[in-house]
Amino acid sequence: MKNNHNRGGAARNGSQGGKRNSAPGSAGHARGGSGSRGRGGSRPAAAEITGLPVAKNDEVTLDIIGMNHDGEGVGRADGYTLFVPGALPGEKITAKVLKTKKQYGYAKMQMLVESSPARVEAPCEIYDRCGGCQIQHMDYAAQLEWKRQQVADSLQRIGKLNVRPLEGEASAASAGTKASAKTLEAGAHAAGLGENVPGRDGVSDKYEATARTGGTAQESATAFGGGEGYENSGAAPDGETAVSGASSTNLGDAPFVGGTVGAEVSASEGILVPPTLGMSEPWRYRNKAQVPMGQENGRLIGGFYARGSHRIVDMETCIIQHEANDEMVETVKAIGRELGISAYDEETGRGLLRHVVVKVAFATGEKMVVLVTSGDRLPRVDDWVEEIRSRVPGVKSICQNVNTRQTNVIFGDVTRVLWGDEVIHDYIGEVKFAISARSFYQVNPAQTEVLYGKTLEYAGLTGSETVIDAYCGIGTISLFLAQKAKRVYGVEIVKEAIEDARKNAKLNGIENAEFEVGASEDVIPRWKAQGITPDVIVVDPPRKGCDPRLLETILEMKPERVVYVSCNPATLARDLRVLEDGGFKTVKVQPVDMFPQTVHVEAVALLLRESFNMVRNQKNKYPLF
Ligand SMILES: C[S@@+](CC[C@H](N)C(=O)[O-])C[C@H]1O[C@@H](n2cnc3c(N)ncnc32)[C@H](O)[C@@H]1O
Repeated sequence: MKNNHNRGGAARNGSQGGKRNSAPGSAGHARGGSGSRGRGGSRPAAAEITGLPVAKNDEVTLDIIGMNHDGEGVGRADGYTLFVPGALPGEKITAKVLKTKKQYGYAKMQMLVESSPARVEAPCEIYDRCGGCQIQHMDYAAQLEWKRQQVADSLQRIGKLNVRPLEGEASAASAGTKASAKTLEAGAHAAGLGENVPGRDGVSDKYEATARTGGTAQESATAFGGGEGYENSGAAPDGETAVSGASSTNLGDAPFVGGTVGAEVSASEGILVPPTLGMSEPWRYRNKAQVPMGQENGRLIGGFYARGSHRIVDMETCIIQHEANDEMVETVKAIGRELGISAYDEETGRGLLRHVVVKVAFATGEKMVVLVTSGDRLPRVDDWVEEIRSRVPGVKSICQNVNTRQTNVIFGDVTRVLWGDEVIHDYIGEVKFAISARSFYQVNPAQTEVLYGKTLEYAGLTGSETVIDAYCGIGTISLFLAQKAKRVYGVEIVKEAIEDARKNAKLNGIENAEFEVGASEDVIPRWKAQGITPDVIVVDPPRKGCDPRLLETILEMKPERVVYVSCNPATLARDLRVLEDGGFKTVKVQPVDMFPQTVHVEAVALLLRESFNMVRNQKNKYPLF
């Protein structure tokens, strides 16, 4: 899945064999100007056969002209694209070629010759080894700009859509990353669109529910940080208050938070892609940690998988996690040592404690500890409960999940409550959610509110609308929208998610939302046949985007609006093209930063049906086109 080259290593801080802000021309052993190859290396025959301008072990000097969606710098050596982890756009570096493919290769940064103003020292001590974050070495403002550019570039390059430049921007394609769309197209790096690109296969890697086996950025992310999704579902769901629940029924007045352009949108001038909505404090934002346990010299440890291996490295803190999660993990590890629990060894299949999963509800402060064990019996269970209760203030739920399978998947099928409640409660906006050990819940609650606020705003609800929420997960968006709609229909493929959605609707006394299990592309055509006519369709698909049958059904159903929430700009652009060809106009695409310090890009798009808007335009009510 994820690209093993996506590892900045020390080079991400520009410290690998080099120094920050080295004077231009101080490039040690690298020779030549931009993109030139060092003469020292003897060239393997393979390179000569394929006629590549560089070969493995060559040393090159590169101007970094962009950053790909794995966060790797993009350089050109005699027209050949090299991806360099840790290098930032605008930098000049020397690098050693590690691997060559027909259209592109990978190189390791040797020395930073000219540094980008966006370069910062990554604050995390284990950033080089962990890989859960990929762009900590980039200033946050630059991260946000880069994410916006990813969206704008995809819309233009893949969707062949016209993006209007922001004020002061020559053209959307030339801003931000500096690399032209053409450059970023090099190699197979058109994300998620059928090309076999490492880590970008169109499947929701962000939402995988596996413990992974170590060695990639995503693996570490799933160990301590990631793993969002319906645990073990396979088809797992995904997962500042600039706008919160703002609803605009008149798009002419729609607020554009942080945007530099006026409120009126003209499709003829292109799609508006406002600046990414980021966090004022882009750290400590995660509400869930899933930590693999191991043993080092007989001592219980827990942290992340070392790069390229299954070896667990002990970790005390993860600075994108809420402090409470760090504390809970440390406490549970200490208790485990005191009580003499053994860590599960995935090679031998021996040992008991596999993972410690902790969750904290930001709005209520409620906490949950889940001990994932390889066997049913937890020795000294009463001591476990007593110690956790006395040492984790605010703990509401202590659970054991039993996973007897030799698998990378974190959770097994059996979960039992050892003490307290089965769930903890949290709020997104006004909506209350019950979160169980295995249920999916968005991991960045502050930004979830921003994302859903935009979704609600774009849905433009007045209270009389029928809404379909496709790919609804546990119904978070559905319940958010139900507050302002006449009726909401949610559909989701994971059965447990729909059970949670129904429970959460009850919990909030929401009676105008109903949910069905199944594939959106199967269920929604059925709803159409039953006579359900939505005014608004919201889709929030996994990375691979919407099924073509669903897009076809949307075109046939002719809703006034489509709101498309996307975690993959490439598939978003592809699907918007289909909807545009079928009579919708994309008005705005708002990037929202759900995962600061990582390369994940989330965006929400508003599309309006052309004929609908022409009518409104005649009445001069909605000055959109
Ligand atoms: C990006 S998540 C969105 C979840 C939800 N909207 C939220 O914000 O929490 C995508 C969801 O689509 C579900 N899914 C995947 N394929 C599906 C399909 N063909 N039909 C319906 N749901 C699907 C996944 O299980 C997952 O819950």
